[in-house]
Amino acid sequence: MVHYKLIYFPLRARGEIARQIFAYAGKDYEEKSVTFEQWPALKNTTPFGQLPVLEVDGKPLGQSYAIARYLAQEFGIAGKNDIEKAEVDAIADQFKDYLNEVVPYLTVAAGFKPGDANQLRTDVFVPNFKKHFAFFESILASNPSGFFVGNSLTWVDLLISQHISEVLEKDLKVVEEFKKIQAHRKKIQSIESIKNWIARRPEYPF
Ligand SMILES: N[C@@H](CCC(=O)N[C@@H](CS)C(=O)NCC(=O)O)C(=O)O
Repeated sequence: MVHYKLIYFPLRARGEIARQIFAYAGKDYEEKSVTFEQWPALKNTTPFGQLPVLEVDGKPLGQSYAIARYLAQEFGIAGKNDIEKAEVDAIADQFKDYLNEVVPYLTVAAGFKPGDANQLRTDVFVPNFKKHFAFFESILASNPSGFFVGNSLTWVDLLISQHISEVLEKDLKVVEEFKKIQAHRKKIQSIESIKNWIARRPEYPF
């Protein structure tokens, strides 16, 4: 049996997608939590000087989306054929573009950098959220299954529903107009394995 070790900080953030894929697939893995104090000594031992890293039988893989795509492929939630896989990747890439645009707000809002979170919310977060989630809303509107791609769950359903639940905790209003996005979050996070994971996962700040 393959041994998976997920190495990350005591955060959900970029580690959570791999954890939810394991939870959905019902697969065991080892979690190695690295504290911020331990991190400097480990940084140069990782493939790209960052976490998360997934070790697969001891072989390290960096980049959270590469990890997610690999695990999704292994566990059958990457898309059912090549075009579905490409659609899943396109949504993931679009989501990454969105995150890159809102990261100045997210880092200040999380207290990692000084700045005016309210101003950044107005200038950066809200316009970018609305721009990108309008795309995601219309993708959901065009798929009667309620999933982003095809007629069953893929890893981008986990990725985006988790992000929406993070946003909802702090910023109900921005999600209000996106009814399909809200229904999608509910649908995905009501799946038994995901619901159970959310109930039992460690309490992390974000
Ligand atoms: N594109 C990378 C970004 C990884 C990343 O930014 N990791 C952060 C934590 S979320 C990190 O390792 N920070 C510590 C550092 O850069 O020294 C991914 O998605 O895995």
